[in-house]
Amino acid sequence: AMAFIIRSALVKNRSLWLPGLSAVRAVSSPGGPTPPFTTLSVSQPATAVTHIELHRPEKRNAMNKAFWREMVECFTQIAEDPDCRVVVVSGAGDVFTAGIDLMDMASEVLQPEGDDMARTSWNMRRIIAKYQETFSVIERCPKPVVVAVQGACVGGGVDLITACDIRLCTQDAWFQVKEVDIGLAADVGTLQRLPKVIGSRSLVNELALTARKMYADEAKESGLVSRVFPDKEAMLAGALEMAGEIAGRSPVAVQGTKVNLIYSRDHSVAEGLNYMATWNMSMLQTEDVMKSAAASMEKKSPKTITFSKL
Ligand SMILES: CC/C=C\C=C\CC(=O)SCCNC(=O)CCNC(=O)[C@H](O)C(C)(C)COP(=O)(O)OP(=O)(O)OC[C@H]1O[C@@H](n2cnc3c(N)ncnc32)[C@H](O)[C@@H]1OP(=O)(O)O
Repeated sequence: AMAFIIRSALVKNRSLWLPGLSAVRAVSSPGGPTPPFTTLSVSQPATAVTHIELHRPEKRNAMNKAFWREMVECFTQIAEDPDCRVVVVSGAGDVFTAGIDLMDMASEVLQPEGDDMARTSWNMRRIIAKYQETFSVIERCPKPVVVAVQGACVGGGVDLITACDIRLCTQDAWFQVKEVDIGLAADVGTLQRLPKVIGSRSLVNELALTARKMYADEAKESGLVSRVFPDKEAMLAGALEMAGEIAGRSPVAVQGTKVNLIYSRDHSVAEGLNYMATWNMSMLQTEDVMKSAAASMEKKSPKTITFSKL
């Protein structure tokens, strides 16, 4: 069904999927990952919308070494791609992700190299920082990222989704901060970001300390996700519709909103206001304000406006 939705959108936007310059603008290969990626299928299902699908369904989209590297490469390209204004992330198959690839993990994470403890620790620190970067690039990307979760979202999956801007899930979704079960404290974002996503500190602590599963209804009630869909097909349609709403608006306004929301999350109100004033002293001079205001006066949707690329 997803392939059908994407194919229909591509037919409508034929000019967008003619061979592009970068991998992120390539059409999703129906059979699997989009070269040069080996774990991600990347496509442009609608104007200015990039869809990234975690694509190792036979291994439940477990995050192997290539994945940790490819996400950074992919988001680095997307951040600079003026033809992308919003990103949808989803997982191929019935499961969003099984988290870190436990078979792949042993070689790097559990056996850092070094001649003595200091050097081994220093190398370990670099490895952890590299893994953290895989999800920090999502947060740093100025384009909003909508993530759509079906089935299991385990361990590294929670790290990933908490770095995204909007979280959607299916009724069969479940979330698990699994790390304590495999003997480690979650170290690539969950412990830092989940408390800022979910209001209840007690719930965060409970989830992280017990590794219990949280199902869709509780995820909605707690604020981890904003919408729950009956199934994956409905969720992906909803994610693409939402992405279309975002992509149709001024990229100056949208990207400024994402950047300032994240800045404000991590700073005092006074600091956030100061940052905002500095941001908008230049960004308010955009032609997008006049165009959008005029459309609003004429009771037209901002989606009827053609905004310059950013
Ligand atoms: C620096 C550190 C950075 C990050 C750290 C992150 C920590 C974590 O992510 S902790 C979480 C680790 N993940 C797990 O413990 C989950 C393990 N998997 C499962 O519980 C289940 O697979 C499932 C996700 C609930 C899905 O169940 P099901 O649909 O029944 O599939 P399976 O038959 O179990 O698996 C199918 C196939 O996938 C392989 N696989 C599944 N998970 C992983 C994994 N995490 N790593 C590697 N491979 C995985 C499984 O072995 C099967 O492979 P076959 O070849 O078909 O046997």
